[in-house]
Amino acid sequence: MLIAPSILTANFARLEEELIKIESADKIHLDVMDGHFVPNISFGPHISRSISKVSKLPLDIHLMVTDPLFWIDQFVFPNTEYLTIHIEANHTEESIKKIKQANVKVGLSLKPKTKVYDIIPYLKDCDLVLVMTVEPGFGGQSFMEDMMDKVVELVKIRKEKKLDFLIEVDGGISDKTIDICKKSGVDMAVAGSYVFNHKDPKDAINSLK
Ligand SMILES: O=C(CO)[C@@H](O)[C@H](O)COP(=O)(O)O
Ligand SMILES: [Co+2]
Repeated sequence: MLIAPSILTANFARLEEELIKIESADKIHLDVMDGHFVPNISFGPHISRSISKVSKLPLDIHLMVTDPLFWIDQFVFPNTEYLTIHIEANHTEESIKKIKQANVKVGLSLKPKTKVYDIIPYLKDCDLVLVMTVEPGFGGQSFMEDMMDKVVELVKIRKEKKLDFLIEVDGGISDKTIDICKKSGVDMAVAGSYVFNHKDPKDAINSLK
């Protein structure tokens, strides 16, 4: 299981120290919120760029923004691996094109109420599908186990259509919820509060892996 800690629960006044604590992870998950697509504002390109300069890990950037087309270029750093947009946001097709033009891997996310059916036309262009296991907007919420049906469905579609996107889950991931994710076929899990509220974030990452 690949683990991507979300820094949303980190201490932003001591960000570099927090980043050192998660050096053993596979990616860093950056939750970008515009206060419109979700009812919260997190951070934008400036802080993301600073993070990209001090961390050696690849960046998994989750854009919870209404207009990804406007923002995509501003999150292309040398270590941006994935730029994930939401199917519920504007201009999905053009945004996917723009991410590809920037030579970044394409991620597509769906909120809990959105069906896998809605993203099928875009799956051939995806390197990653992010299944939200909480309503996007805040860290520290409870895991929605019924989202595992979507993971199982995606594993089936990926096989049938001979595609190779990764399946990622995000929200409420902990030592209590990681097993069902693995059994359902998840490749990569985002964990925010479980990692940063743990007395030793490195142990938390290890236990998830
Ligand atoms: O995208 C989001 C929330 O919108 C997530 O990445 C959360 O920030 C994960 O936090 P935890 O649920 O693990 O605390
Ligand atoms: Co996220």
